[in-house]
Amino acid sequence: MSISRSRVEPIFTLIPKITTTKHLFVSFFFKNSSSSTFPSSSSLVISSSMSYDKELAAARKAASLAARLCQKVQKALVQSDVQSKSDRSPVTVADYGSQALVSFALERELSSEPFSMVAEEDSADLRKDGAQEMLERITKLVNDTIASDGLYDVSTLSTKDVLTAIDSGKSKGGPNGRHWILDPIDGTKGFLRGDQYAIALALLDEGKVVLGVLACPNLPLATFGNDDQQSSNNEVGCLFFAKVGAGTYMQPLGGGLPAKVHVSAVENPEAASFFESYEAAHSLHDLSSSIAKKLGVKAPPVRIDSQAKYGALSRGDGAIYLRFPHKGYREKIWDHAAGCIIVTEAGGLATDAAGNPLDFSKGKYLDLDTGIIVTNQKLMPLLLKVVRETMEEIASSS
Ligand SMILES: Nc1ncnc2c1ncn2[C@@H]1O[C@H](COP(=O)(O)O)[C@@H](O)[C@H]1OP(=O)(O)O
Ligand SMILES: [Mg+2]
Ligand SMILES: [Mg+2]
Ligand SMILES: [Mg+2]
Repeated sequence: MSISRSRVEPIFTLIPKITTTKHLFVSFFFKNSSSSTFPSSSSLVISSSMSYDKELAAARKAASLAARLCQKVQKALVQSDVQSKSDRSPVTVADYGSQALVSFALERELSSEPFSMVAEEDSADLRKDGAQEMLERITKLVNDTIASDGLYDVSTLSTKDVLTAIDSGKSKGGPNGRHWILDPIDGTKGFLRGDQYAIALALLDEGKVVLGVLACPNLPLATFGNDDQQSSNNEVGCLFFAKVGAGTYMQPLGGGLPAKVHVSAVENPEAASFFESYEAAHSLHDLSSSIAKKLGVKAPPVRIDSQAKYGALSRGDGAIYLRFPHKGYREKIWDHAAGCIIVTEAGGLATDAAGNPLDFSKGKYLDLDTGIIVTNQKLMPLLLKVVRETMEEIASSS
């Protein structure tokens, strides 16, 4: 199996570009600077007593609803739809609208359960002077999406209801109890570019991720990058979902039957292809390249935004995902929780650079060694060895 640039480029060309946002993006909004499943034993203890069926159904509904709002906004984004956060990262009406909708749908579907959610956005900037127009736009988007869906018979939400829904994502998470983990738009920069993004939702129970859903509205349904699996299907929009001990499934976001997916079974690194961030500011591309070179990976990296990388990897489109953030950047749980269970339930592994499993029980940050490595079980030992060697070389040369 191999992959080449020409083979993967359709993933980007398939998606209409948004010329207005390109201008926006440049002007204002850059940041500062076939496998079996192996759930962990502790996960098995949880899954033997819990089915999480109701929670998974609610999560799929919530993420699909949020995806509908995001698609609508991405098609017609205007400058006033975007704000810059205190860290100068972009946030759009769709990030807020998606978070409000997920929170609304989960609380509605699971009204008998206590609700706790750790989510990326909060309403502080929307409560400031001058944000009223944006808040009204978000409220309209949320109400229109709920009405068009027809699932919920509710009276129109007020701006206050929307602020409250956004702020129900303020939980701190941790090792006890249940907490939803949400990134309402993962890959906002990709979203603004008209490229890949994901709505990423997971459930943490007693410190373990027990289910995850990834809605990837722009990801092609057909697998890409595999020479032997070309398809004429140009449709986009994938919903990945996984539950502990039950495998990973993908279905068309627009409706259709779910199919079980598996990570690539490739053992020879020369035949593997790897994913990395589109944004060089999010991951050290040079470091990934050195590692890939040492491994003998032949194909150039496939650069896509967001946790769509985890989804693509879970169905075998590529075999390795390397992420080495710049020094000082702290990874958040909402950027990896859903993707991680989607890959592990599809037979893959996700660890930090030292080979430790990712620990989502420490609050909003992931406490990890150097970077994140995702691959299948066969390639992981070699990959960890090469990562370690490369790190040692860098340390001894500096
Ligand atoms: N400086 C950074 N380094 C690494 N990741 C970042 C940085 N800034 C934002 N991110 C987050 O990385 C994720 C996208 O990574 P990528 O697409 O490169 O894999 C997003 O979750 C994005 O946040 P956000 O959810 O706000 O888009
Ligand atoms: Mg963000
Ligand atoms: Mg994110
Ligand atoms: Mg986000």
